[in-house]
Amino acid sequence: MNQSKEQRILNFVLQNAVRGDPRSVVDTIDKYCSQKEWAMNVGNEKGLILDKTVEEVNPSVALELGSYCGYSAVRIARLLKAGARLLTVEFNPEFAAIARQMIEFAGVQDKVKLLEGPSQEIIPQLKKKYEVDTLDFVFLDHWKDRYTPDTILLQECNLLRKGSVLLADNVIFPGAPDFLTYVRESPHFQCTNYPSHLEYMQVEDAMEKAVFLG
Ligand SMILES: O=C(NCCCCc1cc2cnccc2s1)c1cc(-c2ccc(F)cc2)cc(O)c1O
Ligand SMILES: [Mg+2]
Repeated sequence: MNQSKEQRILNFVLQNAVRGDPRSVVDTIDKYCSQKEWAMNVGNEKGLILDKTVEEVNPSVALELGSYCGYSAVRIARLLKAGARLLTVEFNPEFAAIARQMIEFAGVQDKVKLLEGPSQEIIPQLKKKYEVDTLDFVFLDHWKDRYTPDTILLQECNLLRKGSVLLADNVIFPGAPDFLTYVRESPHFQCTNYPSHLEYMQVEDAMEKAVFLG
C-alpha cells in the first residue's frame, strides 16, 4: 500500500535530520514541506511567533491541541525548562503514530506526552488522569470550529488561571472567526493579533494570543 504524505515527511526526517537535535528536525520538515509536499505544520514564519510566546510564558505545563506530525510539539518542547512538560492531543491515529516517532527522533520524548483522542474527551480528563493543576500555555491548532468550544471547556474544567496564555494558529486561514469574536469580546481575555502567512505559502494568515484574566 503506498505511503501517506505524513509517512514520507517522517522518512525524510529520519534520513536527513540529526537524531536528538530538535532544530534539525524542525528545519528538515520545513525543507521537505516547502520544496516537495505542502503540509499543515505551523511552519517557520508562524513558528517564530510560537517560539517567542513560549519563551515569554516559559510554561511548566503546556497543552497543544492538534499534534499532526509533531512539528510544533518538537518546536515547543525544545524550549521547555527542565521538569516542564507538554501534553499534545491528536485525534487521528495515523498522525499520532507519526508524531510519536518524530518526537522520539528529536529527543524530546521525556518532555512530551502525546494523548490520542478528541479534545472534548481529553480536556475533562487532564486534572485527574493526567495530574494537571492549571495550564500555563495552550497552543490551539486543531479543528478550527473547536477553538471556541474547547476554550469554554478549558474554563469550565478550571484548567486556566490568571495569566494562562492561549495561542491560536490559523485565525485568518482557514480561519476561526467565531473564536476571534469570542475571545475579543470576552472580558476574561486580553487579546493580541500577530499577522503572518499560511505555512509555506504567500496566503495571509495570523495567530491570536489570548491571555486569561481570571
Ligand atoms: O485543519 C487544520 N488543522 C487541524 C487538523 C487536525 C484535526 C484535529 C482534530 C482534533 C480534535 N481533537 C483533538 C485533536 C485534534 S487534531 C489546518 C489546516 C490548514 C490548511 C488546510 C488546507 C488549506 F488549503 C490551507 C490550510 C492549515 C493549518 O495550519 C491547519 O492547522
Ligand atoms: Mg495550523
